[in-house]
Amino acid sequence: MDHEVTEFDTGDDTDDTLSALSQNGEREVETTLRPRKLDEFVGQPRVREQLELVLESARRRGVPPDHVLLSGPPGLGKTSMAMIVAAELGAAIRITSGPALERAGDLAAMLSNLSPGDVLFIDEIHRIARPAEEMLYLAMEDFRVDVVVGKGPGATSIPLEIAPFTLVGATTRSGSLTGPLRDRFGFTGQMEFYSDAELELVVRRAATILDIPIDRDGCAEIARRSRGTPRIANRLLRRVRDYAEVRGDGNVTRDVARAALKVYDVDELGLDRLDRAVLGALTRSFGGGPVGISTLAVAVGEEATTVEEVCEPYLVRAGMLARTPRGRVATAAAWEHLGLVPPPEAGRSDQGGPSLFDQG
Ligand SMILES: Nc1ncnc2c1ncn2[C@@H]1O[C@H](COP(=O)(O)OP(=O)(O)OP(=O)(O)O)[C@@H](O)[C@H]1O
Ligand SMILES: [Mg+2]
Repeated sequence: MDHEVTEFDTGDDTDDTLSALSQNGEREVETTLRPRKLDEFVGQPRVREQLELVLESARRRGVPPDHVLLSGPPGLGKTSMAMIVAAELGAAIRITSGPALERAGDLAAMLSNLSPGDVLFIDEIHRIARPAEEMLYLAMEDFRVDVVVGKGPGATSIPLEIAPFTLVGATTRSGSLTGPLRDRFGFTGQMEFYSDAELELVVRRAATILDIPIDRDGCAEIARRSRGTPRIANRLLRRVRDYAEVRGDGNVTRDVARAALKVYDVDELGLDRLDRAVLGALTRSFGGGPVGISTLAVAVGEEATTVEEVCEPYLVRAGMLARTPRGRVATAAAWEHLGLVPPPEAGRSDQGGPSLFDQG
């Protein structure tokens, strides 16, 4: 961990992030599997090309590039991409997160300690507290912070120059960023779900790094069931490896992958238990919807934000769930996938909502 970061004690989350990386085994594997350079990064051709231009042009002009916002569902490579930005620039990276920046002073300490050209990475930037956010405006625009000295009527604000830096923000909800903050990023990379072919490359790469014998069909089977998400692909690969080692000869084939994923409750389409619980509640308890997100979350015993940020994006992309102004609706594909017969009005958003009150 960087001593500058420790010195100013930027809150527990920074420490959590960094110590979790070194202490927790699974997280450590994740670090091992992180692509380090832009050309090692599989997929996201659009973001990669755009970012390449932003970085190369800044490099040629000898200035730090514009601030970069990376947005998209969990596990698509935002953190990896942030590290790559720093690596490509040959810059040091300071890591913190929105929730860790509760007091503006935490941020001021971090900012005033940056060296020219550093990359400051703020994960979950949509969760930054208001005073810190306002401090960030000035820092991003003018490389300046106003430090308030003293309290009450005698308090004075001293402007402090900070080193020119590049802010990289990551968020799973770009929609909940305030306008002023969003406007101060010169480039926004919208990370998309990966194709099956791209995920095959992700699995192949991870299998090589982790030394897991796997054939083409095994790769394809894992890729197909990874919900378009590299983190899930890597995780499923490790679980299939466990199964292959304990119940088989260690080799991962299509049949081994299928049998293993059955044990781990990952279905044909890659939906996991929570995804199916959401679809199950939506269809069985709420007649297909529309139903509000918080009601749906209570029905499956999860936080609304988890359902919204982790489950929904993929269910929407898979064409099983639709977001309507009146709430979430199960599509015909959802009923079919669960082996249920959709009522004639399934998927219609003009349906009445008495089922909203069925659950407490
Ligand atoms: N393009 C990629 N190629 C290969 N592996 C990838 C790629 N993107 C992500 N991964 C793998 O997926 C894991 C998760 O990626 P990362 O932590 O960057 O996602 P994230 O978008 O920051 O997720 P979160 O929103 O949960 O913070 C990485 O450790 C890495 O192993
Ligand atoms: Mg991340």
